[in-house]
Amino acid sequence: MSEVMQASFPVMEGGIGPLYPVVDDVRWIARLLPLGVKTVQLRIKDPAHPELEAQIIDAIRLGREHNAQVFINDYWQLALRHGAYGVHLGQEDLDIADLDALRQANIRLGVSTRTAAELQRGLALAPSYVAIGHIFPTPTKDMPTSPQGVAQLKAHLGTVAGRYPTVAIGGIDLTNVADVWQTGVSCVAVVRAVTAAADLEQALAAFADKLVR
Ligand SMILES: Cc1ncc(COP(=O)(O)OP(=O)(O)O)c(N)n1
Ligand SMILES: Cc1nc(C(=O)O)sc1CCOP(=O)(O)O
Ligand SMILES: [Mg+2]
Repeated sequence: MSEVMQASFPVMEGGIGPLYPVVDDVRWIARLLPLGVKTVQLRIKDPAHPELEAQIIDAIRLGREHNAQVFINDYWQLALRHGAYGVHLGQEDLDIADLDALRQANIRLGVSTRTAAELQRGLALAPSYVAIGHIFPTPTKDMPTSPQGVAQLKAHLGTVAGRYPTVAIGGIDLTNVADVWQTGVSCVAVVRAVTAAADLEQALAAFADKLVR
């Protein structure tokens, strides 16, 4: 199917946010879901990770057990094979993924975007959500582009115009999340703000206090 005549990817029945932890080990998911986190992503960047498939299987199972929305980053074939709730794909991933197979399997799709052109490409896929990043500098991932900042995020949200849930990612923590949230973005995705928190429950509670509308 061409990218100009797309069927939509499924809507996320439970909504998306407001906090979306992105973690590199299923053990984080096992800790986060009992604490009430409803959307989470397993992002293991090493394709040779010895437990890759086992962790994906566990993450999907935990999502089912907790009625949570677990996205698998990058490994769309494993997500398909094991019936994942959702997959998250970046622009380079979209070049190679079998989007029709994902649609047929009713898997939710989240897409990353860094520029206006990438946003248009993402929206044309009628995804389950569209991510916009990176908002602030981050050491978590090497970025080919500069941080977009809150004003640019707001401009991108204008382009989306409420058609799809939106996710802001990159350098977001408790000190700057209020500025991000006031843009009207649907959800905030974080890595370090959760995985490097001294007290996980306290960090989740602090985000919950700030992410109210
Ligand atoms: C919610 C969310 N947004 C963006 C990304 C980045 O995806 P991608 O550009 O494919 O980069 P990698 O995460 O694969 O390194 C994401 N994972 N999640
Ligand atoms: C995985 C990822 N994707 C990004 C994007 O902009 O697409 S930024 C990012 C890492 C975000 O990590 P932290 O919350 O620790 O800054
Ligand atoms: Mg990717």
